[in-house]
Amino acid sequence: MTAHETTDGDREATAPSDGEWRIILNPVSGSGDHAERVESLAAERGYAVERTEEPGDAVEFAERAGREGAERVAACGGDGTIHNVVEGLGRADALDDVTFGVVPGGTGNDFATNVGIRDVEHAFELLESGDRRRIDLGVADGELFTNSCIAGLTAQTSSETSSDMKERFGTLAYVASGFKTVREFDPLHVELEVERDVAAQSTTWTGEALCILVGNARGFARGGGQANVEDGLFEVTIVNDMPTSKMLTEAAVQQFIGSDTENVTQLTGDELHVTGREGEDIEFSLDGEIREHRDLSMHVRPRALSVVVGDAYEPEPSDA
Ligand SMILES: Nc1ncnc2c1ncn2[C@@H]1O[C@H](COP(=O)(O)OP(=O)(O)OP(=O)(O)O)[C@@H](O)[C@H]1O
Repeated sequence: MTAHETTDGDREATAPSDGEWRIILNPVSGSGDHAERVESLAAERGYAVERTEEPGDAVEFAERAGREGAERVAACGGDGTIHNVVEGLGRADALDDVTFGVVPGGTGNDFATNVGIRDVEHAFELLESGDRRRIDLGVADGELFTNSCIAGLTAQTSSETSSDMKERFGTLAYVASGFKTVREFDPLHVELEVERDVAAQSTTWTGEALCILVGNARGFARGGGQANVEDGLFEVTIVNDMPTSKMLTEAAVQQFIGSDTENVTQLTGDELHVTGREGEDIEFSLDGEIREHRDLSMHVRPRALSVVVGDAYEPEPSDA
């Protein structure tokens, strides 16, 4: 545990005393114009920067940093870069020993926003003196994720989502862009079991879904935004398959995801199994990285990673 970190929910203001930061930098994420600024801010502070050169580098660099015993590792890029760095730290079995920082350099920067980090300069301030919180991580078929795991419509189209759409609609961008192509979309035929260990409850949902949205740091209900990422639970939103006429506009998307309707099922749980019913692979988006699985099991790793957060981060976001 770092000098800064708390487990009882309180924030502490003392400066971290562990080693210097190692920043794993994706120079091509977002608009690709952040790399030099980040390198110069890092140089002023004596931080090390490793630039990725190709997909896969961020996982490799983070795994190496973990194995070398680095105590402070930051990811600079978008959600995919954060995903890859956390995955690499996990592979090195270093999650318990590292403080993780985020320098936003992506398009949507959902995770950075969810932990209260506004921009590059803000991120550097926080690396020095920001609060640390232990947050939950998700695990999907052995792969770690920070923000969300999405199956269905949104996963299928997220790689096609334009930057403009992401900037305008934020967390709803995936869904909004998906709805544009909905006529060609084949609904998911799935069985989904959500378990909630605390109350020994298990709910099984079977049917045709337009998409299944599993949020760790990111919520999908009530218009999206930061979820409770310290409660050991996923927020699960299932959007039923429904006639296209019902979901043509962006306003409709907001309405469907933003409130409980007959077309939306909201559940919470710490374990979840998605099974395709037609023997076909289902596409999943893990923090924006696309994967295919026939069946997928997910579970929460509670309070698995110490993360630098900004003041806007809420340990217990209100449900309002
Ligand atoms: N140097 C590189 N060249 C090409 N691809 C890279 C490089 N470094 C990382 N990647 C790939 O970039 C992807 C991550 O992009 P990331 O999600 O961080 O940015 P983004 O899509 O612009 O932002 P956001 O997810 O916030 O919208 C990963 O799939 C990763 O493998």
